[in-house]
Amino acid sequence: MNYFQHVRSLVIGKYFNLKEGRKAFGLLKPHILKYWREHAILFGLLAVDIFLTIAFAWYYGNVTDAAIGSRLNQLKKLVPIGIILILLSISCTFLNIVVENRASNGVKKEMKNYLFSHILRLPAKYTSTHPTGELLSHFSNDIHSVDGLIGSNLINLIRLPLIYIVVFIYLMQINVTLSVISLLIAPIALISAVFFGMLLKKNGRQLHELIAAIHHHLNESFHGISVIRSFTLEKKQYSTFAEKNEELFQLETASAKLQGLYYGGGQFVSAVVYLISICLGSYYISQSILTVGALLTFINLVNHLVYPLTGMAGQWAGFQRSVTALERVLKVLEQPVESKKLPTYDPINKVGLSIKFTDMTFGYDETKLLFSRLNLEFPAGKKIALVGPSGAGKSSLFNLLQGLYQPHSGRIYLNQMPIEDLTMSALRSSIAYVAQETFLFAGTIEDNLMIAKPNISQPEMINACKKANIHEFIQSLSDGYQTEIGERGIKLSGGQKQRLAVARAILKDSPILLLDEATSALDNESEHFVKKALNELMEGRTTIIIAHRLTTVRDADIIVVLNEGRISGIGTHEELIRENDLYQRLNKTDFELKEYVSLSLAAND
Ligand SMILES: Nc1ncnc2c1ncn2[C@@H]1O[C@H](COP(=O)(O)OP(=O)(O)OP(=O)(O)O)[C@@H](O)[C@H]1O
Repeated sequence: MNYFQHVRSLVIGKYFNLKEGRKAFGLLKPHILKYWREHAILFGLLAVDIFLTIAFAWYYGNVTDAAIGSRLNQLKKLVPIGIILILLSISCTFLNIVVENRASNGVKKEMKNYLFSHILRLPAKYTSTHPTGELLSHFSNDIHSVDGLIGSNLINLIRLPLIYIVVFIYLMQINVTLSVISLLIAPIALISAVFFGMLLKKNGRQLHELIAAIHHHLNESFHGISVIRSFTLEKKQYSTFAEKNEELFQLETASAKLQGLYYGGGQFVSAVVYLISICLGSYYISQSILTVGALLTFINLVNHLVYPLTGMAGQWAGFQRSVTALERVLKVLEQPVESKKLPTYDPINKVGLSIKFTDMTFGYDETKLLFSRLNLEFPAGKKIALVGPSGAGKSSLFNLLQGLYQPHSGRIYLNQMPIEDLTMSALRSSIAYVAQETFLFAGTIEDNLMIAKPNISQPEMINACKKANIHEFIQSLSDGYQTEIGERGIKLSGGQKQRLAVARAILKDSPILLLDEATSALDNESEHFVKKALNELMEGRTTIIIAHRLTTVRDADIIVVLNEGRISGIGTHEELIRENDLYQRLNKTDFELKEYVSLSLAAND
């Protein structure tokens, strides 16, 4: 490859990379097709627009020539034509604005729905490693930047070259020399278009990445506002935000300068063509080669030879920006999803109750295994406790059982059925999970209970709350079940939130119950209530509890002692206390901790 070919392949490869454009269009195509009517109307309006461009130029020329030639009759005929042209133009503008908005907002709406549905089905591995702020920025920024590829901008990719060709043919009829001269601007406009596109593409990519980083920073700051306050991090958080914001401002200014330069350049080219046309045209009038009206028509139309070229550059730049934004969305959409359909509550296909792990090997990192050929079996209807030091793999077993992560090898069975053969709906409907930290949605208490499953009746809800020892508290509130609990249930105490979570699990009525024991964070009274609620919940289900304090699970049917992903012992409390060193140590620490807490409390009294 010679030097010229090398440079050409570099420029074409980098800045005319149609593969990226094709990929972006591939993603948008089904959504654009959904709004095909709007795009077809825009396409129809394009023909009217081209007609109006030529008609108005023709009209000005004819009116001028009729006036100069004192042809009153012709002028009288031209007045209604002018009115019709104006009315047509106004109607087109109105229709264009409405249809253009429907087309582009419709495509964006579809894209957002599609992306959200995709994210909801992504594996936990992806969502846990990608900041929420970044995911949010796909909706608030990236999808909003696809304008360059849809609606009028999409139609413009056809409209502008078409206007250019039609106008050029028409001008050739008026004066060949003037038309050929005006053609000379094409290379200048095209070269500047390429450079403009190049610079804006780079700038666009940086802009999208920076906006995502700002969203991430804001999201983290709002979620961690209490930590920020307690560690007096306000100034630090503010400075980081202000720095990023300044960077964004500088990038936007650079982008504005680029656009200013480009459009200024375009205006300069137009002015040159305009001046040449006027000077040469005036000379032709003096030589009786052109009429005044013909020159007016020419000057009116000559601009339509410049703006399609500069406009194409603008379209190209917009196209590039949209492609860079869509590239970011595509990265998410290319991630394989866990299920074809959005999972829903599936009461018919619920399966329980026995659980079996056979030869299961798993690690979050391919190179570092957490479980190696793990074998475990839990009979139906039993209360099983998982104990072990921090990092032993207790929560990871929950993650695997709920299908949030897949084992590298081996299998997990629910009632002899491998969980990979179950739909996500069946699997997740079979398991109720009460986490250590309860997540509640903003809304009323009732809203948060009703999500447990569809069609819950009022008596059913109240009954579950009674069993969860939270009904009396709810009744004591002035709005009862209609009480707004604030974002993440901020207006409720830890114990109240947990009892609501228990009521929600009772309502879900799943055969398997996973409890991440949370009572350690509660005071004695709350703990008593939560425990009573949990005992009610465990009735008739296979329950696995992650026990952070051994005292709470002494009565479990089976206790599994985990250590660094391996089973160190299985048995009842009495058996393990006799035979298992690790369990003895855990029990001792637990006892000492309990002693320490009660001594501290006594000292404080
Ligand atoms: N999402 C994750 N990505 C990568 N590694 C993880 C993830 N979750 C847990 N781990 C790692 O897996 C190991 C087991 O963690 P796991 O949370 O299962 O332990 P645990 O027994 O529940 O601990 P704890 O009692 O402290 O909650 C740890 O080394 C942890 O760092």
